Amino acid sequence: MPTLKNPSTKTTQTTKTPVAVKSAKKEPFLNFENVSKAFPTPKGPYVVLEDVNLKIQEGEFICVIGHSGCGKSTLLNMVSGFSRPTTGEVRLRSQQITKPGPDRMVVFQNYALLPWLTAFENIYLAVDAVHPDKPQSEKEEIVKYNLNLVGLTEAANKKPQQLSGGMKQRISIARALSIRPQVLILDEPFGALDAITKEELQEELLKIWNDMRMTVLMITHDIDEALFLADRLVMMTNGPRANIGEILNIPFSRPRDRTRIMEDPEYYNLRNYALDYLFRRFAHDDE
Ligand SMILES: Nc1ncnc2c1ncn2[C@@H]1O[C@H](COP(=O)(O)OP(=O)(O)OP(=O)(O)O)[C@@H](O)[C@H]1O
Repeated sequence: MPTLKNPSTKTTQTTKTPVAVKSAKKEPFLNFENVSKAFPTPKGPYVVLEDVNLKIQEGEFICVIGHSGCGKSTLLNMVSGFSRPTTGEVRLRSQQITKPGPDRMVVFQNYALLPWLTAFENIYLAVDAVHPDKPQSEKEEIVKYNLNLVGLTEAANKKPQQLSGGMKQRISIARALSIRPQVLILDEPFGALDAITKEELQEELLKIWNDMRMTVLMITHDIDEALFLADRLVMMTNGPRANIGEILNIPFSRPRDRTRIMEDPEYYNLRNYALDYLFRRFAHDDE
């Protein structure tokens, strides 16, 4: 293991960044406050997350990394509203999140497209659900706009089984974006894709985020992906009773160029730091 130098950009959960100090009185855009989550089991409550605190500013791109089963999806499910904390609160714009809503859209690794509908219809369904009163022509325009955004205008009339994994994930992203969410939640969206498609989608996601600047929360197992995409990398401890171990600030300027950041010595400094965190300090028995 190489000698570790603490990156100057590294912050711990308890260390306030200058931004946090400046806006200390203002409620952050998205705020996890003392969040714990326990699931009932026959042997008693299984505490997955314990006392998680995290403040996210509007427009931030956050990646979450941690070993399998540590509670990353559980954490993000409390933002999407699929699940609620056992104790503590998750607040968006000062409002406690209690249920799903169109201000938060999720993209899953397995695409979650309806197989009997075309790409166009899959997106239309979501637009229609959120904007039932808009005229049909307007809803169709929204679908077309978002299909074009992910470069899949030509695939509008294809069903999911006629599409590659990368295309399916593009449709899934277009569907989420068509609702114009304030928070885009991505649960390991590129995990099932080959390396080249994955890099293409990362670039596209970054371009879309750069234009729209919605807040992004993304689970990944890929440190390079996180270093390319994120403003901050949230590194979880192992479960049960998982928490946020450390948060790395990713300092590379935007728009990001993959080749350029990979030539930056800081890239390897951060990469080694994150690898050391995961595979030495918080090594997992199963991996
Ligand atoms: N509804 C549930 N009931 C009981 N246990 C659950 C439930 N949902 C999740 N768990 C448990 O909580 C723990 C965390 O699960 P979670 O899916 O959040 O982990 P993860 O970090 O996202 O994992 P992975 O990286 O493998 O997707 C796991 O041990 C899982 O078995």
